[in-house]
Amino acid sequence: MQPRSGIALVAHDSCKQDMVDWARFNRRTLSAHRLYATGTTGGRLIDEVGLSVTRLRSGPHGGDQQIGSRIAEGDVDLLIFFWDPLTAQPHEPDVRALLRLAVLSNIPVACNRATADFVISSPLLTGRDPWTPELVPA
Ligand SMILES: O=C(CO)COP(=O)(O)O
Repeated sequence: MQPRSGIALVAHDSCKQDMVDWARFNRRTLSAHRLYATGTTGGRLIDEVGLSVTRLRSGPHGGDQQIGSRIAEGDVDLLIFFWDPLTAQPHEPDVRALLRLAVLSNIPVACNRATADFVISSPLLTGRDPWTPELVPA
């Protein structure tokens, strides 16, 4: 993964506040990368977090497929997808296709905050050398 990796951010409606909170907490790291998002998720990340995001169509209107296409083109190196396990989605085939393509392409996929926390703190994304201890003020 390169310093300016492509990161796709997608959240279903019940998970959007979680995504906004998580992105706000990780704003500095995220802002060092190329960000892509589906329409409504992207709108909230722009308006509420102040991130610069390439905003694609809303998920049910082809946004998931557009993210999949970016993965296939090699533009997206990491997918953060907070999908809702309790609600049926009208565009379920698109959701499955996106997750399938991400796995097929062997990119990291985080489907909940715990996994997203692991991934975002990777030295591959933060650019920090894992072997150099942090400087702790005395
Ligand atoms: O539906 C989605 C993912 O499947 C997300 O789309 P929105 O960000 O437009 O709500």
